[in-house]
Amino acid sequence: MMSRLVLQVRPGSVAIHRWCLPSNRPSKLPLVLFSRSFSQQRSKVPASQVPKLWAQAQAVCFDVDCTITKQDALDDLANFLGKGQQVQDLTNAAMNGDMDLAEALQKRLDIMEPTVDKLTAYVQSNPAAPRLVPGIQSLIQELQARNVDVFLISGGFRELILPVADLLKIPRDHIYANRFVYMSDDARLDGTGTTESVSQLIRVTGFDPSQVTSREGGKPEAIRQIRSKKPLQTVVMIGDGITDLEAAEETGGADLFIGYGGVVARPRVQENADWWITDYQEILDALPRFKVAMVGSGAFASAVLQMISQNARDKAIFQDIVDVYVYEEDYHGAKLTSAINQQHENPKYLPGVHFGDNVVANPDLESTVQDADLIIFCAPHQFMHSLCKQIQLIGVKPTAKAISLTKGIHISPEQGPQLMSSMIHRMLNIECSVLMGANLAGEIGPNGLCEATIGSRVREQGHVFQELFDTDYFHVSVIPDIEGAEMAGALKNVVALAAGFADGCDLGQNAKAVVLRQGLSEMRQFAKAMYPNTVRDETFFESCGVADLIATCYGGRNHRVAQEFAKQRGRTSFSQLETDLLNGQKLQGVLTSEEVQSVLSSKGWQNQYPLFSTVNAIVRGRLEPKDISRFRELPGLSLESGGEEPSLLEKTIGF
Ligand SMILES: NC(=O)c1ccc[n+]([C@@H]2O[C@H](COP(=O)([O-])OP(=O)(O)OC[C@H]3O[C@@H](n4cnc5c(N)ncnc54)[C@H](O)[C@@H]3O)[C@@H](O)[C@H]2O)c1
Ligand SMILES: O=P(O)(O)OC[C@H](O)CO
Repeated sequence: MMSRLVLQVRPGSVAIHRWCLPSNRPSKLPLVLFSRSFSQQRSKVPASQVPKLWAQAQAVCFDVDCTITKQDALDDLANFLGKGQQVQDLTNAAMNGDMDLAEALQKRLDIMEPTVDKLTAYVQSNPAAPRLVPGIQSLIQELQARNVDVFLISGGFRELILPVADLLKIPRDHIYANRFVYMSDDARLDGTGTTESVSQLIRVTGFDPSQVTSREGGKPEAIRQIRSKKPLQTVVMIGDGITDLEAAEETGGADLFIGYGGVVARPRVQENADWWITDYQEILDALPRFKVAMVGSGAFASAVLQMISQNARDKAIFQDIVDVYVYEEDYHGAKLTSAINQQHENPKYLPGVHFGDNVVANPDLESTVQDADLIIFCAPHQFMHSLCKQIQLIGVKPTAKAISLTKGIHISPEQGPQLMSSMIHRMLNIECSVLMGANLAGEIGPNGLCEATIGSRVREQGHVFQELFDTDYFHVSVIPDIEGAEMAGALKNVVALAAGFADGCDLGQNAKAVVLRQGLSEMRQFAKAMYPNTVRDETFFESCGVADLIATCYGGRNHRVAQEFAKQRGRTSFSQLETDLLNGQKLQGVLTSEEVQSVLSSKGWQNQYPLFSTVNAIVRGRLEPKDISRFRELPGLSLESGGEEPSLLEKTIGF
């Protein structure tokens, strides 16, 4: 039966006037309700702290009516129903704090008593977009881009708010609002022969009193609930009414109240607001803009500057100028930095690929990094330790965030093997994410299709970097498995050497596929052995895993040089080939092979990683490139004796 499906609760209203303290106040109501009076000045946040709190907001809660939308939706609905004036007077009384909220709500519903079909007609004839106040959409987009959580806390009704929330991409579980209570006209529903539709026979009779927003103190209570789900250091409330101001009055409520008077300016709210605005542009302009700096200027660094320079210019979350530390060198009789700044491309490492003129090449590391909020590391991994040491002496902002695009492992006698992200974190004391993926530098650009994976322990940080890199031709996803992503990025360079040996020896596609499959398997095994608690299998199906392996083994420099090495039957050195073939670009795979092997030797794991160990034996000249096809014969292959001397790395690392 229809009447069973609808809630038949009619809430009694608790009539309490906050401003006149009754001597016979009901004991179950919290004392705090009666202990405040906005007739006195509330103790505001000191003016000097206001912009700071706004800049560091982790959550911003908006009232809806007259704050996000131009009208009060209930008033608007009343107009639609032909009962405008009576309802509006009650709304104003409640918003000015002159009437109890629950009482005002019930009285307004009593006047309107809308049926479901009228409600539906109202919502359908009032689309959300024209209802928005100027500037609100940009402000909310900017907050979301900064990973600030946006909530709606409204004394209005959920049914009327949902279209607005959807338009603003505010998740439905971020809405705290009232809910209608409906009642069916049983007599007419049960009768026979009625021509009325069901939606005409169900009407709103009240509101659900269990929603916090239906009662006094509901907005601070909503914020306390938000805080209980996620620790938030700074929460800001924005609104036009007394109930919004109240949200910043109670313990556990908002830390800052911004009064919005763009639609209705209520004197008491204006007087007591920490910050009073009538135009959202004012607080939009006051949002922090991240200063971006990059350390490194090789081929990949130059490729990603295309996306970074575009996003820095287009997105208000970033400052326009991107500073890039360039390891200075002569370029055709001039300085490379000057050439980059004149041509807006790196003519030595990635000629022909333009980035924006908002990129400034700088040979001075100190002035590049010292004021940066976001630091991108993209130097070959052999230089990273020394760069970090220099930056350690300079110092970076304690609030700076880093991301490493460098693929490789650092081995130190004191720390053992370390990923670049942990080295940066340890040396500079800042959180470091990684960006890894199938990203051959020369193919990245507006006409290409490319994906990358950001690994980030801190979700918000990962998303800010996603904003910096993501474009319509470079798709970035964020995962929490930073170690898995970074390990995959470093280790695939070793497998690419194996693939290059196979191709250089014309072993054929089947054999190459064997090498790739075994390589992927050892990559995952090694990553999990090193970081058993964090590395996830699924990471190897991301761009940073199998996709990067394929791209590098078919089109990368490691593959190309290893292929040439094999063609020359190992009668040359990798450093010679690097010089001959790469015009100053640096190989990562050979050194990574040495680094990985030092770990395998120290742990006695060589035989569990037959492909890695065979690659290393070829790199050291103990086996020939064609022996890559015999990796399964390990441990029968003699890897540990004969051939070249142990590497410097092997001699110096005291595992
Ligand atoms: N090139 C690619 O396609 C690609 C793609 C993804 C990731 N990566 C990774 O990005 C990282 C950087 O590679 P890249 O391709 O941008 O560089 P690169 O190999 O093209 O260029 C070498 C860079 O090293 C610099 N350099 C030389 N000597 C130096 C020194 N003593 N100190 C500091 N810097 C010095 C050079 O100025 C140059 O910028 C590597 O870890 C690489 O694996 C590269
Ligand atoms: O050219 P490589 O071999 O250094 O590899 C380039 C990138 O890592 C591919 O994603």
